[in-house]
Amino acid sequence: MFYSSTFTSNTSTNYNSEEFLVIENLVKSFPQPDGSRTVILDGINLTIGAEEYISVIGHSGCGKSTLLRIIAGLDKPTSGMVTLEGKEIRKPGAERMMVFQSYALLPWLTVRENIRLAVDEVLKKATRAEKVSLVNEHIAMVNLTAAADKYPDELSGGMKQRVGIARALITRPKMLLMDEPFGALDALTKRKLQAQVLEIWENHRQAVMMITHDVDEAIYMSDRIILMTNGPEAKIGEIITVPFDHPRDRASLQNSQEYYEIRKKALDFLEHYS
Ligand SMILES: Nc1ncnc2c1ncn2[C@@H]1O[C@H](COP(=O)(O)OP(=O)(O)OP(=O)(O)O)[C@@H](O)[C@H]1O
Repeated sequence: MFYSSTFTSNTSTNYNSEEFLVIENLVKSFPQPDGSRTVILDGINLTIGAEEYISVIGHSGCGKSTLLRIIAGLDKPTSGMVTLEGKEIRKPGAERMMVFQSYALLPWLTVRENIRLAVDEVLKKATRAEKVSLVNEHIAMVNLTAAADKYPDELSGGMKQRVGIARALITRPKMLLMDEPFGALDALTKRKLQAQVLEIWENHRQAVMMITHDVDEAIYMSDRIILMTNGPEAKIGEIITVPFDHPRDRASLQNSQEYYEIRKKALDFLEHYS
């Protein structure tokens, strides 16, 4: 397989796969116009496994996107550290890919070209034929074959988000960072895309951190739900382990008593901090 020969990691294997990503005593403050600093994240400690799907929930402004940006290497902690496979994250890297709520597609490129761009940037050693076949495979994976030669402004929101997801997945990142990936979609499209992303993840396991405001989405998709306290000085208030095996079926989950207990726990937490 193409990936195994050209895209293997050269990072240290001297770490435990349950400690794939380690966030230690992370503090992030931002300067204010009056010269003072506001502490946004105040001592975050979290360890994520190499195949774990994590959701982060918390009220608006508590610092979820800031945390994701630091893991992506787009911002730096004020103190504390984030390591991936034992190495400190200092800048963006191809092993961590972001999916944004706002799609972030290049409007002058077609679906196929937007996805191909990621391949050209990351998989430099692949041949032309390998690249074409990978792009086609990923376009099919997110059901966009019929729209492959369309431009972003000819696509619906759900289709644009599928392009963003295919573009993030195609380089087989070790970690997928998703900032409210389904937030802008209508309810039906959202459900379809959640199921599609979950199925892809179930088949190609990797570490995922997904920010969401939707408790049902978090329970359906993730292994653990990180509940943040309100900002400023936000911390991890509670971590809920979701005990359901994968692959998951939404209807049968929602028929279980456990589902409603988890849901209540998360909603009670959010209400307490509202
Ligand atoms: N570059 C920056 N400079 C100053 N303050 C910032 C900066 N980036 C974020 N903040 C502040 O940090 C806080 C956390 O922002 P962040 O976007 O991480 O929150 P969030 O939990 O993702 O919010 P939402 O759910 O509304 O997207 C906010 O008060 C925001 O104004």
